[in-house]
Amino acid sequence: MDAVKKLLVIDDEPAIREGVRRILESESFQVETFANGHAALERIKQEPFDLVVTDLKMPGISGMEVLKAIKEIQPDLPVIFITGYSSVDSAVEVMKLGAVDYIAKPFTPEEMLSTIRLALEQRVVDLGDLYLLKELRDGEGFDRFVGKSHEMVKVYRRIMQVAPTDSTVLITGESGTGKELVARAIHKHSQRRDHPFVAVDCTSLVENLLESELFGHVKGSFTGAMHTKTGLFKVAEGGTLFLDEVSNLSLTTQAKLLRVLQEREVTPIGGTQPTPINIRLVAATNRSLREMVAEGTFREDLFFRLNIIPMDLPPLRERTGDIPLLVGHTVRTVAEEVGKDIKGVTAGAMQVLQSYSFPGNVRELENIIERAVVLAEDSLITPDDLELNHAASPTVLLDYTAVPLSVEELKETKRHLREQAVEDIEKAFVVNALQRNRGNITRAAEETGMLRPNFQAMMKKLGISARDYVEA
Ligand SMILES: Nc1ncnc2c1ncn2[C@@H]1O[C@H](COP(=O)(O)OP(=O)(O)OP(=O)(O)O)[C@@H](O)[C@H]1O
Repeated sequence: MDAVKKLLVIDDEPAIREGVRRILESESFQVETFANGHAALERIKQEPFDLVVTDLKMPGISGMEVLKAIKEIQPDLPVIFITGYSSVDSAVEVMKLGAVDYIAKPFTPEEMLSTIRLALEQRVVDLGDLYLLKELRDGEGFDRFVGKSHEMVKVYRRIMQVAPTDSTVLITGESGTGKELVARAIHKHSQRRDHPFVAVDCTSLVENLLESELFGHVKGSFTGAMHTKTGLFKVAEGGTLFLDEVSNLSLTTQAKLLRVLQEREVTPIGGTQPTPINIRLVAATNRSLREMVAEGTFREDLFFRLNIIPMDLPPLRERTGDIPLLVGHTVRTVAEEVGKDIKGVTAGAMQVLQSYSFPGNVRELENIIERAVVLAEDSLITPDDLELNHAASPTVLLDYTAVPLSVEELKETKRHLREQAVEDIEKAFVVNALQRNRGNITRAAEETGMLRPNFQAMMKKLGISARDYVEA
């Protein structure tokens, strides 16, 4: 349970002071009241409080001066002003100076309590670091992330900073670095948390299908449109829409997406009536959109609209300090799932893992460990169980690739290598999900957090058949 919040109330009128005390104590806050600012400031110097409610106009030291002094003594302490109607304008002025809110007299107990609850919540946001520190001290990471490296702590802080805002976030990072995890964490820590989180993989559908998935269509608008379909922009209403791999959107779809984001309204394919949308957009890409803008394959105006708050996720090989935690966590989880008594990995195996480049990042680490747990004959995973000798590291891939002679060839080679790497990991991902769910596509899609049509499209693209994984 949360610790009892300590509130301090300053008002020169005894009736208001005691009224506020009664309201706050009814909600189990711990309250101390003061008739003037001097005495209150002396008290704040002695020990920290969670929130101050002060009258703005008082004889002697004013509420404004109290606020200034508090900024010196305990800068993070939220201050709420009580004001008369006539001084609402000046209350707005003092908010600009750093008060978190104000309550105009006369007020109801509900008004007072909701203002205080909001201010206390805002404090959690402002002091995101404290929340984080607690999570990091008590666990292996933050939220569903494992890792305490400096690089990841920077990511966690950013999540806490951006979550409460409605700004569009663009997450960049190699495949398997946790982009979707970040998007989910942003949603979970936002005011939209009780509304849907909808993830769309822009790689997995052909252009027309993707547009009808995103924007919806009306019955009969194209061959095969048997029913009217609600687009995902509407499905996500009130919540967060996560567009994964936006780099894969065609220029036509990019133009349509831009229009939706500019107008904040969506018109289904074949429809005439636009409807307003209320979503927070989070996009992700493992390609540099800046480079694509330079190449002319991504619209610059859309890039600027998406890149409001950029977040870059570090590849695993740049934070090798997190590998032992991730390995330990994954071994425990998988061993429990498959019912094997595996205690961990040998020192030799850990050394192999720490010097491996992980082109598929955390997802690849999870796959390697999962396979090793299944293969291990002992209670510790050995280097052999990891089967990393034959893994295609980027250097190996390069050995098989002719060195490009022109910048055009370089672009083409890079595209090819990227596609190759993504396809391998996508195959492992789909096969794994189907194996775990004995060929049941609906369950596999659900478990991986994908929409069924997206999952099915990915299977089709990779030439994978669910029948191969149905148990005889
Ligand atoms: N820091 C982390 N701690 C624990 N698990 C992680 C971490 N980062 C990623 N994962 C796990 O790795 C897998 C891949 O993560 P995720 O799908 O978020 O990556 P991604 O960057 O979106 O990948 P892609 O670009 O291929 O879509 C998931 O199973 C996720 O839970």
